[in-house]
Amino acid sequence: MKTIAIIAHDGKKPEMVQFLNENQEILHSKNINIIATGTTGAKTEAAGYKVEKLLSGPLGGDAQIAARIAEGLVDMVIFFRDPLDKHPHEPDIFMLMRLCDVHNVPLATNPATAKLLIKGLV
Ligand SMILES: O=C(CO)COP(=O)(O)O
Repeated sequence: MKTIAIIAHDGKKPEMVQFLNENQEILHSKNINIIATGTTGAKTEAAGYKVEKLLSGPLGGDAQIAARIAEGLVDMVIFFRDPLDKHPHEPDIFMLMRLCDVHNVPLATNPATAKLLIKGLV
């Protein structure tokens, strides 16, 4: 069982939904457990996935996922960040990305990279 964390900033949520729709075969066919920040999780659920929803990002969702990464409970992170917007919880976002590097967890921050990464699951 592989756990994938899915996160998208508001400006990138449509791209995340598109990514989930385009990659259903891989993401549904594998033994994959999906966790997500609150609003991203709700959209992931609406796209037909079973998902564990954590808090919304600005309320601590990124920090919750970061903690799971630190505990060795996450195998891959797909985080469509919006580089053109400001985020009040930027420290949490950097913490999450830093912990991916600390613990050598694959991190995709855009659809092109995410597409390549999930091919590694096949
Ligand atoms: O803010 C986020 C990531 O930093 C995402 O949070 P939501 O999925 O709750 O919108």
